[in-house]
Amino acid sequence: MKQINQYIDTTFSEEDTLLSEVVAAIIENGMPAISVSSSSGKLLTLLVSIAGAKNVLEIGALGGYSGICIARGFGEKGALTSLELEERYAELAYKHLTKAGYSKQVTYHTGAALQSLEKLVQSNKKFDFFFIDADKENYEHYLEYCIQLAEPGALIVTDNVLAGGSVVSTEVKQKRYTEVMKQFNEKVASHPRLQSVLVPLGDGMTLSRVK
Ligand SMILES: C[S@@+](CC[C@H](N)C(=O)[O-])C[C@H]1O[C@@H](n2cnc3c(N)ncnc32)[C@H](O)[C@@H]1O
Repeated sequence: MKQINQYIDTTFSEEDTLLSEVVAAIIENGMPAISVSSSSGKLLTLLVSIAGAKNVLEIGALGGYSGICIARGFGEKGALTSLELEERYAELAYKHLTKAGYSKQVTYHTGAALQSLEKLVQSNKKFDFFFIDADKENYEHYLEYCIQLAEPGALIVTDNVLAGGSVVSTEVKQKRYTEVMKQFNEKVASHPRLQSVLVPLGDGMTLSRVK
């Protein structure tokens, strides 16, 4: 998996000064280096663009890497709402989205995503694209909220669903969230409101279309 991802990343990713700056700033600020891979970011850009999505909800902003990739997909006519637990992470992400030219198209809600999601439901907000990339233990709840907030035909992309390959084999080092992710994948695969497939790019991304 690692070798294949390295091959894809080096073959298909161009030098990107701004995204490299985001990665460097995350390290400088002592934040975890857990942004999406360059190819996963590129897939996000492509998916938002192909879907023609204009109203995107992201759960887990970190330093704004995936936020920039998403915004590049909708360009000048779109909006990103991003939920992030840590105030200072959201501030750094906003700084980077501003540098990328999207300051007026992005809104951050800080605090626990579950509370922000409940508020979005209460205010009848709807979105046509979702990116779930935060605390794995809450993925099932995030998924149900996203379905409630979805326009018909919306796309939900969920990251880290392979948990470093540990969901596939016990010979791979098990992660804290391996079992959680196995259950999540089974739930997504058989969910009556979703049509889904898992793409083994980066740490694995599930693409789900809301019926
Ligand atoms: C994997 S990182 C997100 C990476 C980002 N999507 C990217 O690729 O650039 C996960 C993020 O989720 C945030 N997070 C963790 N628990 C959360 C929660 N309960 N509510 C909202 N955000 C949370 C973390 O602070 C962290 O910034």
